[in-house]
Amino acid sequence: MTISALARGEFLSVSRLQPELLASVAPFTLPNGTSVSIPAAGIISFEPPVQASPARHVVLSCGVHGNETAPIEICDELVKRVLTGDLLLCHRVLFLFGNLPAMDLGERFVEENMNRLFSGAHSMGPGLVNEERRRARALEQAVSDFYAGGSDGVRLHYDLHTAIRASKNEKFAVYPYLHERRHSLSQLAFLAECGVRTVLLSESPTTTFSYYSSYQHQAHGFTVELGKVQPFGQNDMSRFEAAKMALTRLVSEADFAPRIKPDEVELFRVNQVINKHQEDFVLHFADDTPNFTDFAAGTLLASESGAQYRAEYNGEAIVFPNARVAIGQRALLTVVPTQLEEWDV
Ligand SMILES: O=C(O)CCC(=O)N[C@@H](CCC(=O)O)C(=O)O
Ligand SMILES: [Zn+2]
Repeated sequence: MTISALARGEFLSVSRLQPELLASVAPFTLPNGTSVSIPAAGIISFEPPVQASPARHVVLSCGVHGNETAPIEICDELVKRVLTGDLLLCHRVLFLFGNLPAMDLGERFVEENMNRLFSGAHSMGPGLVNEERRRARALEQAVSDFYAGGSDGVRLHYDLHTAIRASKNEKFAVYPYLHERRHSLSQLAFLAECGVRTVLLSESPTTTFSYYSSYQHQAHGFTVELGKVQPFGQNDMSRFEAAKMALTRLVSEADFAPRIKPDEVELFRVNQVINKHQEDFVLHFADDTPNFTDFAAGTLLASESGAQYRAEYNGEAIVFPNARVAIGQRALLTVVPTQLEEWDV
């Protein structure tokens, strides 16, 4: 039963409805020679019989936040197409459907925001006490095993999300802090091909999934925000067509190499990471203020007992404001325009 459901491409629905059936599925090969491995529910990797050179080792994750449905629908469709033989890969791909229980609830998370639990944060403090912490560890392990199982080549990880608020720049990506590595122009070109022409350059380590792959595995890793959160089935999929097409070409075409000039993408650097320290943390702008709304220097953006947070520059813009996060977590980013001085091709 499991194998016939998989042959029909129903990996995500089996993962969500009968995850126990996947525990016993041994690696198998599709009629077109693609090897398939399912280490756990929601985790599936593919290896084509003939790999293009230079090789790409592509991780596509979605549903790290369970209510961010459009990326889940995109990845579900790609996995279906590979399993049914409709899409022939020429690069290895690992698909990760992050938080399956939160998807069932239609919630961002069940107990804890999984995208604050990577780079080992899952095992800090109280340790592996809930499903999200154990899942973050399993996802890290899946990424490690996938990259370790590949030959030389380029390691990629696009962690696909949608944002809670509307955004002046509908699609944007977070480029994790690179330490001494340089930003990649070809990666900005790929993001632009996905319709993502706004990129935030992070300037400090985080416990997000994309930072984990970027720092631990030297992958080109990104958090990619493709639009606004909607319930399953209510996304206007035409708004995701460019991203779906670019991702499809990335995994199935050897010579897919979008080009861009540095000035064709709008870059911001993160200026302030504002964490919530007190229960009375409040934002000083309306709940429906879109991401990338900018303020004059000195404007009060947020406050809590003992602290006020103000824009430091004219044109400083807000991203991901959320006063309802847990104590200690990020409640707001502010960003200012920037340019790349140096980059890798
Ligand atoms: O819209 C929001 O407030 C959150 C959308 C979201 O889930 N964003 C990611 C960004 C991760 C990063 O900074 O790389 C998150 O908050 O986890
Ligand atoms: Zn998200």
